[in-house]
Formats: sequence, C-alpha cells, structure tokens
Amino acid sequence: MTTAIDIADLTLHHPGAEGGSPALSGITLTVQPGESVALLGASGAGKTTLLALCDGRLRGWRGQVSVLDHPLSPDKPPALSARVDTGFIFQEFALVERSTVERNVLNGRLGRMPGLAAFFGHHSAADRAVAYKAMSEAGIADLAHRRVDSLSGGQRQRVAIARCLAQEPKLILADEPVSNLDPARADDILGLITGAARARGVTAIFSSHQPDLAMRYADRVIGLRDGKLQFDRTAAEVSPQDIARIYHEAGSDAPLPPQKPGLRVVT
Ligand SMILES: Nc1ncnc2c1ncn2[C@@H]1O[C@H](COP(=O)(O)OP(=O)(O)OP(=O)(O)O)[C@@H](O)[C@H]1O
Repeated sequence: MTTAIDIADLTLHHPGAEGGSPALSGITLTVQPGESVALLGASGAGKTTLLALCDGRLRGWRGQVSVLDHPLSPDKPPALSARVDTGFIFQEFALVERSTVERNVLNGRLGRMPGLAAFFGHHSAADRAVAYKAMSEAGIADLAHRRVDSLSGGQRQRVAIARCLAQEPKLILADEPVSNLDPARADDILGLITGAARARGVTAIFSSHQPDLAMRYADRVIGLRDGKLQFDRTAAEVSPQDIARIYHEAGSDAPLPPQKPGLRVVT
C-alpha cells in the first residue's frame, strides 16, 4: 500500500445544500499507512463529512479520492471487497441493542465470511477466535453474554471498538468516539483505539472536540474550519494559535477546550 488516504482538491456539497457553502472545499491531504490522525474543528467544520467520504458513503463530490489505494468514484459506492478493509466506529455506537456483546462483535466478521455463512450467521471457529481476541483487547471478554442494552456508555463504546477490530480493518475511522464519555473513560478509549491501530500497523483517523486528548494520542492533527483545511501538522507542532483559529475565530461559542500542559490558547 502506498497511501492510506489520498485526497486532491476535494469539494463536496451535501445533497439539498448545493446552493450554500460546501461542507468541504479545496481539501488536499495524504495519510500514510500506520499513521494515527486526529481531525479537529468546531461543530459543522466538516469532520464527519470527511470521515464519511473516506468510508465511501458520499456521492457527488469533485476532486480525486483514493482510500487504501482504491480510487473512489463520486458516482457509485465502492465495491464491498474494497469496503471490508475500512472499519468505522460511530459516536452513537450503532450496535444491535437487544443482542449480546458476542453477537455484536461477531457481526464485525460478516464482511469477511462467505455469502451463505454470512447470511445465516454461521461463524467458524476462526471467526470466534478473532472476535474473542478483539473482546479481550477491548477489556470486555467477561461481558460476552450480556445484552448490549444493559451496558454503560463506556462499555458500549468498547463493544463498538471490538466489533471494528474483529473486522481486521486496514483503516479505522472513528467519529467523535469519546464525546459521550467522562474524561477518564475518554482517555482510555482513545488509548485503546490508537494503541490497537499501532499494534496492528494500521491507520486510524478520529474526530474530536478535545484538542488535548487528540494531541496526546494522534501522531498528526488536521484542523478544519468551515469545510477548509486550516492546518495539518504533527501533534507536537500544533500551536495555541492553530487551536484558536479553528475554535474561537470560527465564531464558535463553545467553551475553550482543556489544553495539554504548556499549551495555552491565545484568543
Ligand atoms: N446530510 C446533510 N445534508 C445537508 N447538509 C449537511 C448534512 N450533513 C452535514 N451537513 C452540513 O455540512 C457541514 C459539515 O457538517 P459535519 O457534520 O461534517 O461537521 P462536523 O465537523 O462533523 O460537526 P460536529 O462536530 O457537530 O459533528 C455543516 O454545515 C452541516 O450542516
């Protein structure tokens, strides 16, 4: 693989929003295999849109987009064989609430199973081994037989991560994976996602509203404002001015996010 993500001169309007400002405009960026990248930006900056684009879910954009060396088309969804290598962790978990943790994590295997076995949900011993390894890594093996609707938010997010890992993706995309969690759990979950990605040598891209956490766990940070790229730097290079530019000068009335020691926000 030469690049995990390669985007050139991308402009995207959501359907029904063609007359207004584009959700993303003039975006050019490359993510190397194995990098952990954080997307920062105020609400509406375009983080979810960029992640959904990389997940092959959006149509009608202009520019060039390639994911895991497969060029995406603005006119049609990518082939399933290409999509199976991308795992997505949703902010709201997207789990089958009335099913067990084990079933949900095994669902991560479906894209890698032969058609009939997937249709009937017949998982092989190898599928189960992968799913149990993922549950164990996510710290939820002891919850395997619990129903998801009996779990806390932090536990649910671990199930969603285990399901993603069970898929054995080469690219992990996570949309605000810690926004519903308290600070200690948010720290644990971002550590789990980026740690699992690094241990496998796979790429992780996550969006966040918490610059301090993002900089702690990402190798690289991309800042967006109003659909435009504002900065793209290593985590160590991100400056207080960068953070101020995407949050405060964007007109956001959100409270200033907590900063890592030594990083003071200039407004
Ligand atoms: N389905 C949609 N139809 C029309 N416009 C949309 C749609 N989804 C997003 N948008 C618009 O696209 C822009 C980017 O939204 P996006 O959800 O990508 O931002 P975000 O940075 O993820 O925000 P947040 O942090 O609140 O999740 C916003 O102006 C939003 O209103």
